[in-house]
Amino acid sequence: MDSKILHKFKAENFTEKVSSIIEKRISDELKLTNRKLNVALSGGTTPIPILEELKKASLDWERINFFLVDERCVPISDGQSNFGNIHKVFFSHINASCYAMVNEVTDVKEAASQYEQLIKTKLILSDTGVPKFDLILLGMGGDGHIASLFPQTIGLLEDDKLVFSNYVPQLNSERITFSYKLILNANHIFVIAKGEEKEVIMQEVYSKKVTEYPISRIAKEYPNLIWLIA
Ligand SMILES: O=C1O[C@H](COP(=O)(O)O)[C@@H](O)[C@H](O)[C@H]1O
Repeated sequence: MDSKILHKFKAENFTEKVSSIIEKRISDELKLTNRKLNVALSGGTTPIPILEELKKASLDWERINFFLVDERCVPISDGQSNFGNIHKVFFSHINASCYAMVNEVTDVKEAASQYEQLIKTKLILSDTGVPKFDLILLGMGGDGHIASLFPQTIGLLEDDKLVFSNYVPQLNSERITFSYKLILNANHIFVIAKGEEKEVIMQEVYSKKVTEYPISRIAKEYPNLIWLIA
């Protein structure tokens, strides 16, 4: 338990290296099955250049469903929309299926519940009844948050729902997010983090100096979590 696999890169080749690791993983997974793969992406700034690089890969994109692990409650056209930002640099350039968390639905709880239903219809369920993503690419904030599971938010305690709305007082806003239950059931999880501040968080998590970061629970309950850092 609490073991990790660490790939540390120089900042200048982080984008290419991480993109090629993701490409290889997706390519290997596609060879192992005839069904469509289900991949969930984080938002924020870190994945953007990586996805811009990944779009050049010659993968069988038609066999991939892409989901988002979290979303801000704004229209897709808003500069804050995780889906909108990824769509511009990645989804609009490839032939994959991609699913937004927030579209015409304005009720945040309803949008979360519809996304949970969508995931249940698209993914294979484990024996526990929880859908299994083939790959989740997790970002991490400078406060150790993952998806929209922020420190000291009520969502950290959500043990039932798979996708839900989480009020984040420090941002004074509602976010839609995957739960721990859904994230932890994934077949593969990569944490992608750039910057000294995030590397320090990773070290604190594994040295148990600080156990209260939202990422800590993933590190604790997901053995051999793969970290791609610079
Ligand atoms: O708000 C968010 O932040 C985290 C980290 O973003 P980054 O800009 O530091 O890469 C991200 O993983 C999450 O999906 C996003 O909504």
